[in-house]
Amino acid sequence: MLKVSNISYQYTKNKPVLNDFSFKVNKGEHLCIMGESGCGKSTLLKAIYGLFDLQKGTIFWNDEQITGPAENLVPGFEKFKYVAQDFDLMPYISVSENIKKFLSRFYPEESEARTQELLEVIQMKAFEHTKVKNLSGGQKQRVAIARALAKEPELLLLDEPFGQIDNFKKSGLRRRLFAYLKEKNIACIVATHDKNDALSFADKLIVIRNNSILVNNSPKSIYQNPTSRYVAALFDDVNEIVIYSNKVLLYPHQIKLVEKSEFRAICSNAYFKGFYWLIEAEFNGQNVFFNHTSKIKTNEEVCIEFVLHS
Ligand SMILES: Nc1ncnc2c1ncn2[C@@H]1O[C@H](COP(=O)(O)OP(=O)(O)OP(=O)(O)O)[C@@H](O)[C@H]1O
Repeated sequence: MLKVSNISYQYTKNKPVLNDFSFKVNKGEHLCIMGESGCGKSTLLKAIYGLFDLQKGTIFWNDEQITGPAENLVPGFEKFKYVAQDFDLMPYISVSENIKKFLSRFYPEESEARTQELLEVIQMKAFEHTKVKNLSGGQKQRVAIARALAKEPELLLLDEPFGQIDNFKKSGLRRRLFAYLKEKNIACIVATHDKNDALSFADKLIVIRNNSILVNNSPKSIYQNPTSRYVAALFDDVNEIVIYSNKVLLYPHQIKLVEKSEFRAICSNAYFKGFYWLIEAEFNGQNVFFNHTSKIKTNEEVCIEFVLHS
């Protein structure tokens, strides 16, 4: 189990980036870290990997303490793997040689079988002999993930792992990778801006704001009961509106068009979203967004009702 206890870190004096963070990650568990750009997600991953000397607090993996560069000649805890945003691959050797770099040269058959298995996970078999310098950003990102898995880590730290990968490949890769990690019981911490990483694949979600942990719970519970507009906005457009003197947070799909209602809205804009339209409207002097199956004309008055999550 990973046990992070009251850690604090700052790059420069009096500018804390991580302020008293505490949480746990069990073996094989998947945790997502979300929050606005610059809130400290990458810093947290680096701290867990052992790249910093913390100003306060401790990090343990089971009964081993993870310490920073002051106590380690080569920083980076050996049972973890960290895939940074800049990948850090070797450009002048091939994709499969990059993956094999961390595997034993004394067992060439096992090493080859493992490389083939990982090429399958990242769907890069066709590029196994291509030099990394000739790959696209998204392809390099996939190789970096495979290389991190070559010598099976106990905990994988991924920083925006699918940021450079196109939507077409992203969904399949995400499903294969997270299924693979679960199958091998590898714990994983993913820093991400993409709600899909959290909603469909994480066991837990931590949201960071103003250098502190704002919430730590299951993604479903955080999504359905967002504690603030900041949290809800990580998932979708959000309406913060007053109904019967109560302020509520509603996603666009929680406002429905109905035949009759005491609530009326005047439509001002419609945005095509593929299989639905996002409608912007004015309701009691407040701007609201809701989804509808067809376009609604500007200035048309409609009846709406609100659907709360159960
Ligand atoms: N090497 C560094 N020296 C000084 N300040 C840094 C350094 N690296 C990051 N910071 C600062 O620390 C804060 C947190 O940065 P970090 O990269 O952890 O954020 P993030 O949440 O991962 O952002 P993003 O989502 O944009 O990747 C930012 O204010 C950043 O400017």
